[in-house]
Amino acid sequence: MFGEIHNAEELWYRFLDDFAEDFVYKHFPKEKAEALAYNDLIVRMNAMGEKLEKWMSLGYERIMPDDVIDFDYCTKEGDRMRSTLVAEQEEVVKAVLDAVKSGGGLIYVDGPGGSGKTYVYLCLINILQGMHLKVIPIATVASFFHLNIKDGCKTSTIHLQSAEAKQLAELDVVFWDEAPMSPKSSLETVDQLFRDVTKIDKPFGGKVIILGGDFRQCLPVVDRKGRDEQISNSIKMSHLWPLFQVHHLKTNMRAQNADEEWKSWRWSERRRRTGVMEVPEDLRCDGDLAEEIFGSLLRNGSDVSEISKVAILSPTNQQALQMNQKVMEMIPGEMKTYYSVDEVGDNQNIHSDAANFPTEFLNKMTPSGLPPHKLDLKVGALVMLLRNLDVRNGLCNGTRLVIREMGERVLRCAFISGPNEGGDVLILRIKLSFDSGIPFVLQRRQFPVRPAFAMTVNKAQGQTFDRIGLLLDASIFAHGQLYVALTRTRTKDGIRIWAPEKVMHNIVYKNIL
Ligand SMILES: Nc1ncnc2c1ncn2[C@@H]1O[C@H](COP(=O)(O)OP(=O)(O)OP(=O)(O)O)[C@@H](O)[C@H]1O
Repeated sequence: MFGEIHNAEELWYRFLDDFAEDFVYKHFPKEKAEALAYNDLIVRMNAMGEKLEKWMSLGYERIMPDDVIDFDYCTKEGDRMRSTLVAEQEEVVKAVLDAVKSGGGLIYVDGPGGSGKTYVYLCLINILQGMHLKVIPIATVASFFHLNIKDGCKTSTIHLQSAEAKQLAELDVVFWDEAPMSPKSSLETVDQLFRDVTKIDKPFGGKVIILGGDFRQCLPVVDRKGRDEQISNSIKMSHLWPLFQVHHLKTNMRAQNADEEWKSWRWSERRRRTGVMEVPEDLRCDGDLAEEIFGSLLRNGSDVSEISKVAILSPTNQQALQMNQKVMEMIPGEMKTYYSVDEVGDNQNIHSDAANFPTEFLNKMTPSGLPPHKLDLKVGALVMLLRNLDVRNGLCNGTRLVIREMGERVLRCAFISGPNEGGDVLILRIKLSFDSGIPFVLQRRQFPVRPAFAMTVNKAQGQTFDRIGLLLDASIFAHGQLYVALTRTRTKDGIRIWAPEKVMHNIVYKNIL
């Protein structure tokens, strides 16, 4: 990745045993292990915006490692979990099993954070896998279905003759969580894709599709677009929406032990209206929010697992960037600065003046989704990945890591949570592109990370923290943001709000709920 390769094939054969080692270790026969390693390399290079075929094209079989499934375990675990479900969760399980029996069905599981959606999916995945069905929980929809982000997810780049198309055709059940955050075009493209790969002209090619999520939370981001565009872009406005059978989970399973007063404050009807409300006195922070949230943790040299349980949230990206810089300066140790190389990308539609934009202008651009030109890092800092680098191995857009070592050309980081917790991973500089709302393509070569002490409310959706600081010096500007922010912790004690006006704005688009 660092420069030109003169003889890729020679390199491949010289290190073939090392490339294939992981797969041999997982008991794949040598020949299969080599094919798997080759395909793995294709996936990794794709994630970094490079094509292996540019350097070599060897005739390996196009296969991916299928996880080995213990069907008996799945059946037992599915039965065990099912016996613990509350009635409304059991309704979902029954509906899905009915859909499987009748050869297809579309189900939407509506539930606020903590209502047990993930628990039901897990129970169902076990039951369905125990029945030898092919089930897939999708982590990132755009990446899984190869949706074209540039055209607003209106097309997929999966070729109908490809191995991916064959895998899709063989699936039985798809779980798609946080669906309200996807634009309706992605739902419609996936519907067409399934019809094409199965050659069955039924919704989603007759698959069982389970969407889940909470329309009280943030909607898909539509750059520089207002309320009407956001609403019309929602999956609820798709022609497919009426085909979904909707199930509601209403019991808050997460806050079982939280104080009743807080539960009712968070979940009350009042929060479902647009308006201004006073920040409760006991939640107010009148001093320095960064100090209050991170001060003692950083000074006491707390473990990264403790630091990762707190965060500062803000409505805008600019505020999050400033707050991150502030917290980074509070960490003891030497700061290292990495500067990106920015240029206007190759694009035939390029605006004629764009090619003349001075580099300093490009360097100053800080769009969300791109790392900054000047990236300040320290050992021990938390960072968030900004691209899907290796989804199978947990390196997804939004994954949080801690910096262990900073080299000139590589960062050694470690996972801070999940199945790979503590495991090392090397992050290289890659070329990232951005062209939304500007008349040219900005190409930035930089490590695809940004500090993760502070993040936008939209980015925090789906995560739970012990403690958050909410920065409200610019008001909330979109549907669901206040709701998402106030539901990231289990208890009221975990929330501090910095709002100079001592009020918070709530925005709710009624026709989405
Ligand atoms: N029937 C159940 N029995 C025991 N524990 C449960 C049950 N349902 C949910 N839980 C627990 O409640 C907590 C919240 O559930 P879960 O994570 O599934 O909610 P969720 O709706 O997916 O939330 P989010 O959208 O915030 O991720 C979890 O700790 C989960 O293990």
